[in-house]
Amino acid sequence: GLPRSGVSGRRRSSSHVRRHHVSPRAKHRRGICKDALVASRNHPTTPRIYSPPVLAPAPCRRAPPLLPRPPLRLSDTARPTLAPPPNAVAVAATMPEPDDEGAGQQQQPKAGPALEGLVVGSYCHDVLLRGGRVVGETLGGAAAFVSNVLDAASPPEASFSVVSKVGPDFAYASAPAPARHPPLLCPARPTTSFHARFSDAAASAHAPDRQLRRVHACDPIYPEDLPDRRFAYGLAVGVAGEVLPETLERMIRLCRAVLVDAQALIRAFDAEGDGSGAAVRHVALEGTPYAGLLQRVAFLKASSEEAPYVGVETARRRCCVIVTEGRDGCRLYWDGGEARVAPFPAVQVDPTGAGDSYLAGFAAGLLWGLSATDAALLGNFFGAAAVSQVGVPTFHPKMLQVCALSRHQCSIFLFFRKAPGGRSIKWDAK
Ligand SMILES: Nc1ncnc2c1ncn2[C@@H]1O[C@H](COP(=O)(O)OP(=O)(O)O)[C@@H](O)[C@H]1O
Ligand SMILES: O=P([O-])([O-])O[C@@H]1[C@@H](O)[C@H](O)[C@@H](O)[C@H](O)[C@@H]1O
Repeated sequence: GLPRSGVSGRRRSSSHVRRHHVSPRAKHRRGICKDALVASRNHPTTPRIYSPPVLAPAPCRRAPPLLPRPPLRLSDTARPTLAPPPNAVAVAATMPEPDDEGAGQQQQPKAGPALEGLVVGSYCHDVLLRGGRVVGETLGGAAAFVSNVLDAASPPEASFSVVSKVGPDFAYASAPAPARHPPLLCPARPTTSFHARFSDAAASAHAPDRQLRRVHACDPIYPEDLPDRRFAYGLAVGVAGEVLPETLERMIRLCRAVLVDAQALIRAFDAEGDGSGAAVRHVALEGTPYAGLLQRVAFLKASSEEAPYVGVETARRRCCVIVTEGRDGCRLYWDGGEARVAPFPAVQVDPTGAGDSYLAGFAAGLLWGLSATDAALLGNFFGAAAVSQVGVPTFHPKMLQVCALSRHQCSIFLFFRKAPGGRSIKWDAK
């Protein structure tokens, strides 16, 4: 179970291997930070000044990509290993189960564009309260945060479709994410909405710093709401129980690799009669109908608050589990190993959407061909960006240049983190 370098299913060029070869054992000893620093030292051209401000710069001749493109082939038929070591995991590494609903009898969905993704989860209205007072009203829902990051950070050829539901009261139809990825309208239901109550006490890295209540719930997303074509990857990012077990199963059938946010699976809602909505609590994943689908999922992400309900030790035998740890970064657990990925420093003004943005950053990293641990670093980067702003964050162009560079030098992120004086990536923190 030692992490292997690179991306499965694709051979690197010999020059690439020569330049960056580090034995798996040495790599394990040194950890990914040192490893990437070594890689960045091997690139004397590692840029320190980021211009021009574009997301995907033309490939630089002197600094060839550190990592190959992801080997996404929709025509693959081989059955993959279920939980490969994260360093060897690519989006392509996991395939859905063979269709046991009578394969061959049913018409198979058509393939979509090679890198197309499917994001499933509803946009919602978020009301932020502190000390009983409303301090913010924003667009929310994991789909909004996820779309925002994927739009900014995934490779240009990696389009994605969002399946989201809202009611006629939806207030953010012209916000960037819903405008680009319009939701389905449910005429008879309100938009899902949450009240997030924050305490004035400073939260620890792991203690929940908000109490959520679901005030309204739109319709669930049914399997037949999903487009009938194949996707390279899927993100199951429900917030209010809208991703039904049968919908997740349909996603698994349609998508070559599915990444799931545990909050889509383990939330339960206890309605109270006073009209203040339903308190959000968690149930053990093992007792839900989703548990049986886990071994057909590529990555399951949970916050440290959710992790005990996921049962990391059981889940890691079925898929790669990512536990996000707030300002402490994240950990990846797979069958036979684990890795910690350090955070980026941030001035937290609103924790909402950190986990969602993390997951999208992670997915974007995989799409660029990064190893899972490097993709996790990109996840940390977007998680940190999310907490630095209220609501769905706007990315400063300078920040996106850093993302762009990851295409060629994923080590850039570590370079920043380890830079003398604790220099960090700067963006519009308020
Ligand atoms: N205060 C913070 N400083 C830096 N990074 C943070 C901070 N809070 C969250 N993050 C980043 O966002 C990720 C997700 O945050 P977390 O709070 O664990 O998830 P959730 O929003 O689901 O509770 C973390 O793994 C980390 O990378
Ligand atoms: O903060 P986070 O855990 O990543 O995700 C959040 C959800 O937990 C919450 O239900 C929703 O209202 C927010 O808009 C956001 O999607």
